[in-house]
Amino acid sequence: MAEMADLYDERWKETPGQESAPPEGLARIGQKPQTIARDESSNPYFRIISKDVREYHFIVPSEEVVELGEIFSIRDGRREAEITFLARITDILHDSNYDGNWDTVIRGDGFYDSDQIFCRVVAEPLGCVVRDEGGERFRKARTIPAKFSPAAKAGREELKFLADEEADVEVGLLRNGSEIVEGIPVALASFAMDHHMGVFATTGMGKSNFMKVFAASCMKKASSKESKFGLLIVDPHGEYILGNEGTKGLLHLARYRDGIVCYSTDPRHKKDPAVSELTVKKSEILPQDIEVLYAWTSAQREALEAISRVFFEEGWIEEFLTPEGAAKMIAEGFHEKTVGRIGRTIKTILDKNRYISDFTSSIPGIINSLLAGKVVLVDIPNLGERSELFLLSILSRAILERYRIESAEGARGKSCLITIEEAQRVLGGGEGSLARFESIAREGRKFGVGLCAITQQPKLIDKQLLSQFNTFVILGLADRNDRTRLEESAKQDLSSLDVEIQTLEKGEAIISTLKIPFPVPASIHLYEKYLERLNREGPSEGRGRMGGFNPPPD
Ligand SMILES: Nc1ncnc2c1ncn2[C@@H]1O[C@H](COP(=O)(O)OP(=O)(O)OP(=O)(O)O)[C@@H](O)[C@H]1O
Repeated sequence: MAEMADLYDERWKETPGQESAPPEGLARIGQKPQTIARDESSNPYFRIISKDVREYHFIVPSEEVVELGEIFSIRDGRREAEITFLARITDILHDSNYDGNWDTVIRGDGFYDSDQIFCRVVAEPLGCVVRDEGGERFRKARTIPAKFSPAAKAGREELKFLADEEADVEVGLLRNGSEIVEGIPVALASFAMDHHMGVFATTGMGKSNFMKVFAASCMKKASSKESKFGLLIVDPHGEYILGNEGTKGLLHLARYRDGIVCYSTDPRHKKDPAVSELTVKKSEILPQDIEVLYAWTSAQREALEAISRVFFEEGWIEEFLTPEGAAKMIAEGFHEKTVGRIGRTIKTILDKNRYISDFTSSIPGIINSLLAGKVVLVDIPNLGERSELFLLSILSRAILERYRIESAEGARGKSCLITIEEAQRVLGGGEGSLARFESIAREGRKFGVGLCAITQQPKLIDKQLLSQFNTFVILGLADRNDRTRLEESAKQDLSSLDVEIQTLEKGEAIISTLKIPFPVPASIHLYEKYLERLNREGPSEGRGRMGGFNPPPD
C-alpha cells in the first residue's frame, strides 16, 4: 500500500468501545459513507482541517455532492460569544490519504480503502456572525476557526441576518448553491439607487425578467407611498408594458397599478386608461439632443454647437429650417452643405418621431411622477435605437435640470433612477459615448439622479464610470473579459467568483451592493410567478375606466 500522506496525523482517533466500519473497497454511489456510522466527534468529514485566514479546507466523503458557491457555516465553540464563521466554496478537489499513483495501481480485487479517499473542499471566508448580549451582528473575520470546527451547509438560521430591513426592494430569494433558502428574500436598498446600479448578463440570462421584477417591487412601494425613488424605463421593444411572447408585463400587476405611469406611442394601448399618449414639445429639443444621434463630421459638430448662439432657444428648429435660418448659419461661416445636412436630419427626426408636438409635452408629467416616487414607463415600440437615444437624451437632460434646481432649493422630491438598456452604447468612454450619461454617472448622485445601466457587454463600459456603480446585479456572463471588467470595478471582491458567475443558470444572480456584507447569491423571482403572488396580496384595483388616450399631463 502506498504511504499515508501527512494528513493522516490530523485524522480522528477511534473512541474506545467504538468500532470503525471495515474497509470495503470502493464505495458505491448511493451508499452512505462508512464513517458516518462513527461517533460524531471522531468523524473527519465536514471539519475544518486547514489552512489560514484566507482559505479554509475541509474534507467530505467522495460520494457527497457539494457545489461551487455553496455557503457553509462553521461553529467555533472556543469563545463565550457564539461565533459562526461563514465561508463560500471556491474549489473542490479529489484527495486521499495516499501518496503517489495509488489510484492507478492494480491491487488484486480489493482496489483501495474507500475511507482513505475523499474530496477536499476549499472555501473562502466571508466573515462571521457574532451573537452576544448585544444581539446578532456580522463582521469580517480576523482569525481562523478552531481546528476541527464542524462545517455545515448554511441554512435559514445562519443566513437570516442577510435579510436587512434597509434593503427594501425585493428581487428574489437567497440561494445557497443551487438551492433556494426559503423565507430569506434578497432585496436592494432604495437609498443606494442614486449610487447607480448595473445589471449584467449574457443574452437570454434574465435581464428583462429582472427589470420587471425590480419595477414591480418599485410599483408596490409607490402604491403604498413608501417608495424612496422614481424609476424611469424607456422601452424600445414594447416588452415591459404588457409583455410579449407569452410573458406578462407591468400593467398586469393590477394590484399596484397606481404605482406606475405609462406613456406610449403604440396605438394598441389607446384604450387603456393607465396609458397616456407620449408627446414631446418641439421647443424642448436642443441641438445637443440631435448631436447624440449621428456620427457628425467636425464641421457639422461645430455648426450644431453654434446653433444655440445663432438662434433663440424657443423655436430654433422652425427657424433653422427656413431659408432665412439657413442663411443665418451660412453668414456665421458654415458651409451650405453642412447646414443642408443638419436641416435634412432634423426633418427626418421630426418625421420619424411622430410624438414630437407643437403644443403638448409629457415631460413635466414624467418628472413629477418620478419626483413622487413612481415607476414611469415610456413605451416606444418600433421607433428604433436612434429614437430611443434621442428620447433618453431629452428626458435625462430635463430630469437632471429639474433635480438640480429642486436640490438647490432644498425642496427635491424622491431620488430617481434612469434605466439605460444596452448601456455600452452611451457609457463606453470613447467615441459614441454620451457625455450626459457620463456626467450623471459621475455627479448625478449630488442631485439624487442615478443610472441603472443594463448591458450584455460590461467590458465595453468605461472602467472609471463602472467604478462609480455601487450595485452590481450579475446574471450569467460567458465572456471572460466581461467578468474581468466587473472584478476590476466592483466595490466588493468578486475575483473568487469567476467560475461561479460563468456557471450561473438563467435567473440566478450574484448581487454586490451596499448594506449586504458580501456578494450574495440570489435566485431572481420569475416575473410571472412574482406577479401572481403580488396580485394575490390584496383585492385587485381593477383596470379603471375604459376610454381613449388620456390628455397628456403637463
Ligand atoms: N428568474 C428567472 N427564473 C426562471 N426563468 C427565468 C428567470 N429569468 C429569466 N428566465 C427565463 O429566461 C428567459 C429569458 O429571459 P429574459 O428575456 O429576461 O432574458 P434577457 O437577458 O433579457 O434576454 P435578451 O438579452 O434576449 O433580451 C425567460 O423567458 C425565462 O424563461
